[in-house]
Amino acid sequence: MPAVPAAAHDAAPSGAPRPATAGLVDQFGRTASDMRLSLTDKCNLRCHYCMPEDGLEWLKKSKLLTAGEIVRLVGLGVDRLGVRELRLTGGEPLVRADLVEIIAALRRNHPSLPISLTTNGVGLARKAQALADAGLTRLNVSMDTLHHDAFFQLTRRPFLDQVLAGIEAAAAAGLGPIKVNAVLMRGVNEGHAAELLGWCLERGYELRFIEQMPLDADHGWTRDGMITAAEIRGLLAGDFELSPDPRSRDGAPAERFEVRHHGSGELLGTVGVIASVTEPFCADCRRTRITAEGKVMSCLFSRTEIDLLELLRVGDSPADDNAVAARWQDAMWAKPRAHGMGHPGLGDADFVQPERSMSAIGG
Ligand SMILES: Nc1nc2c(ncn2[C@@H]2O[C@H](COP(=O)(O)OP(=O)(O)OP(=O)(O)O)[C@@H](O)[C@H]2O)c(=O)[nH]1
Ligand SMILES: C[S@@+](CC[C@H](N)C(=O)[O-])C[C@H]1O[C@@H](n2cnc3c(N)ncnc32)[C@H](O)[C@@H]1O
Ligand code: SF4
Ligand code: SF4
Repeated sequence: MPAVPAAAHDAAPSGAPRPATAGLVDQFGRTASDMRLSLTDKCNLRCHYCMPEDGLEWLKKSKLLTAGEIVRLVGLGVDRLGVRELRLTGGEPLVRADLVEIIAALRRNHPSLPISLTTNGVGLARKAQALADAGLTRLNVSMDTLHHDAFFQLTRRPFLDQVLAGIEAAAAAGLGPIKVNAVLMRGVNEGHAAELLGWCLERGYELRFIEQMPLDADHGWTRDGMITAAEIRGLLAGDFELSPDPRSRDGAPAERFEVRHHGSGELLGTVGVIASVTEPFCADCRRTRITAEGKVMSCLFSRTEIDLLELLRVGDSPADDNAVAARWQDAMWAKPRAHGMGHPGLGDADFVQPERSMSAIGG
């Protein structure tokens, strides 16, 4: 088996041999049990913080993991490597024509595995019931604003009504608890934060604000330009009182807060803040990522990708399963401490943005 190439800037400690344990462990004492699998790099939106206006050069179909390969990798993860939950993402997973069949096959093999989906919601209204029937556990929908003009400015597409209908259909199909993801961009939608939270609270959805990360294909991100978690909490403070959610965070990206009106004891719901840049949560990271073309990325910001697909396509004897599992484990053993580096300084002078954008990695 080839050694895992350790890129210098990925800065995981080198030399220590991987212990012969069963799971996806790394050299900083973390164990990955949350598998994030990208189903496609394609998307029907062009969000500024992710995709360029003209889109990207999409992967050829022959380079994508097939449904059978996805089922095999998830099986390896769950049955041998300690994966306990699965997130399907992309690109936009709903554009994959065999999505319902993939979920149904995964559900047949893993009756109690939590399987969730992160989607932009376009076309979801038509598919929500089929996804639920196939065995999807729950889903998260990305929606940054309730305003048509700002939605168009952010996504370069006029599909807000479709997203709203999709969220409603998902809730009706029992795919809750529904979480709504929002990225705030200065001068576009930061003034809509409190309104969006009120809308979600009224409907029982959990809103999470995500700090913009340097993963846009246009490389337009700047540390000064992004809206920080502290600012986000400030934007909400006029309308709502936030207090820490007493439940354990349990390795989740989102720090949750209980939401009340000022001076009222009544709990309205919770809001999450995903502060990858200013309040990073890498020390308790439990995630392993597989890209749409079957490469392990041990970290969202990793510049090292380890190919599993080439092994999957060599043959399918039990010995190959051993080789695939070992290569996956080797890739995770080399996981950097934080943000693709040895320290959590996104935006620091030595931070090098990955070549690939969020959509191509699998957000
Ligand atoms: N820095 C960093 N950000 C992450 C990571 N995983 C998720 N995120 C961010 O969190 C956002 C929301 O992720 P989702 O796909 O909605 O899911 P989640 O928040 O991980 O999961 P649930 O709360 O369990 O639904 C992603 O788009 C990323 O911006 C991670 O490993 N590192
Ligand atoms: C890459 S998308 C993939 C799934 C689907 N297309 C969607 O938008 O939900 C997953 C999440 O990543 C978030 N995202 C994309 N680019 C980001 C960036 N540069 N910084 C922070 N979050 C980002 C999106 O808002 C979305 O919630
Ligand atoms: S964030 Fe999601 S919806 Fe927006 S361009 Fe990226 S992949 Fe597409
Ligand atoms: S940046 Fe990397 S190490 Fe940090 S939480 Fe995300 S995937 Fe984990």
